[in-house]
Amino acid sequence: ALAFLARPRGARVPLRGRHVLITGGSSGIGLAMATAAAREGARVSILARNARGLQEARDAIRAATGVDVGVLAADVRDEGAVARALQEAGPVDVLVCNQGVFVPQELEKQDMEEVKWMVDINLMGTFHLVKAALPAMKLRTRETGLPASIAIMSSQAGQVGVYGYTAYSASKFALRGMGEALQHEVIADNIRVSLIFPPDTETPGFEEEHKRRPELTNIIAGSSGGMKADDVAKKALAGIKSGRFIVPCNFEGAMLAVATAGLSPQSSPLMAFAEVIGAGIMRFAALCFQWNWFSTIENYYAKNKKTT
Ligand SMILES: NC(=O)C1=CN([C@@H]2O[C@H](COP(=O)(O)OP(=O)(O)OC[C@H]3O[C@@H](n4cnc5c(N)ncnc54)[C@H](OP(=O)(O)O)[C@@H]3O)[C@@H](O)[C@H]2O)C=CC1
Ligand SMILES: CCCCCCCCCCCCCCCC(=O)[C@@H](N)CO
Repeated sequence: ALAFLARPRGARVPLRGRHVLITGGSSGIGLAMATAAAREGARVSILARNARGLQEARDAIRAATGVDVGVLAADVRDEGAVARALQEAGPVDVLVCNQGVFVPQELEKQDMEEVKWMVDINLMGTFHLVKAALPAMKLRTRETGLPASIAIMSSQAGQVGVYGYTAYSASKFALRGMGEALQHEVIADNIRVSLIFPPDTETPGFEEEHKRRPELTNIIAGSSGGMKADDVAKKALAGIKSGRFIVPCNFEGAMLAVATAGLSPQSSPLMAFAEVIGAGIMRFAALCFQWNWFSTIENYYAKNKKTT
């Protein structure tokens, strides 16, 4: 029955010979994805703000794969700049909206400037990218008859709210709502949406984040095992190629996917089965995790009151 029900129908999104545009492709997860996609024979473009970082990434990808990628310097917050960059890049088959910024801080201590900055880059930037890429993408699926993909980089903090991530989690949860609605709108054009949910990942951005990360954020985020950027990139590309809507990256991510399946699209009958069977038990596991997190927070505040 689930094999009949699972929608949208499964699809293979090939990468070889196709144009893959990756934002935030000059660093971390984006750079790892660009390298892996180039290695698989895709024509790759990377987009970021800093021209120097883009050149360095281009050199690094050439050294690793022998392939030259296209570079596009633009700030995703600037709708016009994004439109011009996509015009210059030409029609895209696989759009990876991976750019993202994260500065963890309790909301009370975080400036609204910083909150807006995260929402503008992580969420509004993705709107600008999708708007700019979609028209040519649709024409292209019609021409080639091959499915295209819009992949959006969320985070496990986009599946569960985490202490210190009020702004970041909001921006990443929002991408899921956007992605669910967008999948309805683009399925008739043979475009698959994929949402990627990595745990803590070793990247330059993560290194930077650590300088300011509250201890409680470290502890709670530590409930999910850390990963290397190359491994996240591998999972992300595999998810994109098989047209999966929800793309978890590690074991805890697979549990989170079942726990938060909600009303998300599901193409895989096997995953649909896991979700139906796992719903109760994963809800129980989720309550155990929350019990643990709230105990940790309670103890942390109790201890800090005593010492101050
Ligand atoms: N690392 C982690 O622990 C996790 C990361 N993620 C998500 O994965 C994505 C990548 O993270 P990570 O690899 O760590 O990030 P990095 O900080 O290492 O790299 C970020 C990339 O995004 C680009 N970028 C930042 N701001 C803009 C902007 N305004 N316009 C265009 N490009 C921009 C940067 O280039 P430049 O500065 O030159 O613009 C850079 O290429 C993010 O969306 C992040 O939220 C999700 C879960 C865990
Ligand atoms: C029911 C089953 C539950 C399974 C375990 C749940 C574990 C949740 C941990 C949340 C981790 C959030 C990491 C965010 C990383 C990130 O995005 C930052 N590094 C910034 O980029």
